Amino acid sequence: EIYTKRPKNHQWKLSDFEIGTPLGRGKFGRVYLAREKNTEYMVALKMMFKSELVKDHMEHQVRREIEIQTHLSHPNILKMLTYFWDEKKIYLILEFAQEGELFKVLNSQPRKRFDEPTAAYYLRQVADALRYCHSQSVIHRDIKPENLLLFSHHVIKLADFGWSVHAPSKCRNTMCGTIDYLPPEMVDSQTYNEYVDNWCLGVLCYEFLCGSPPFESSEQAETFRKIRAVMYGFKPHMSEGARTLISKLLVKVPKSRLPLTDVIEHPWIKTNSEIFTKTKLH
Ligand SMILES: CC(C)NC(=O)[C@H]1CCC[C@H]1Nc1nc(Nc2ccc(C(=O)N(C)C3CCN(C)CC3)cc2)ncc1C(F)(F)F
Repeated sequence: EIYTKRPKNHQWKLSDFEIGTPLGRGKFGRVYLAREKNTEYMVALKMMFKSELVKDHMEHQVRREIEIQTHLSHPNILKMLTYFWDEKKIYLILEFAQEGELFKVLNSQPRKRFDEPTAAYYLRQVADALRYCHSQSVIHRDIKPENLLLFSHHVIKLADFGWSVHAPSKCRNTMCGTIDYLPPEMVDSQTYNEYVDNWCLGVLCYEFLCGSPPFESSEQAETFRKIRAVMYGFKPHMSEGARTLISKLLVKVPKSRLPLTDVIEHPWIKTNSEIFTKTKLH
């Protein structure tokens, strides 16, 4: 999109873009709405201070995020259009998600949760993105509403590959953000494989339907205890289909978790995605 009207080997620079309103702050950078001057294409411009990255030893993570996101191409994965740097900063040009951050959309729902057709329609897209990641030997490792962006026509895209690794991998003891999504094998910091993402999908489905994750507790130690014991309860409003799907993903033995292809084909997903398409996507 932004490459039309530019020579093939065009060296992108900040002055190729008009910078607009701030969209918010990411983990280690500020994000602005921006417009590419020749095509008037709207993009998200993420800028990071090199000094901050070096101070927080994050440069390898940003390098991996760039490496992975420039090589993955899927309708439900946020695209990095280009990147460049100057003496002080690194700039990432990313797709602009018109509807914003999914965790904010979830929180703005009247009952802080999605109905089952919406949850199924969103979950299927995340499962499809993960299936593609795994086919490229990439484990995301950090699936949660904060890392999902909502585009027009209810398109969901997976973002923030700063924590993703190539399968299989040794667990890093540094954790950032919520612990609610950690699978048992990562709580016990054993080696793990791509099945960690299947577990996170179960946690995500639960949070979409209930507004909070299944193992949430006031104490971190209590959360870890519940995760290790796979101890959680369903809420009364959850349908049988939703409960079955979640119970097949929140399984302690990684290889016994429902494969992503079976998630996508699951009756609860198919039925509710179709209801969503018919009722909300006309
Ligand atoms: C996945 C990753 C972990 N998350 C992020 O990077 C975050 C960090 C900051 C923003 C977001 N990054 C992105 N955000 C968008 N779109 C967007 C965001 C926020 C709003 C919004 O609600 N307002 C402007 C509201 C409008 C109403 N006012 C009152 C408050 C701000 C609307 C659209 N597109 C692409 C990106 C990306 F990812 F490419 F950079």
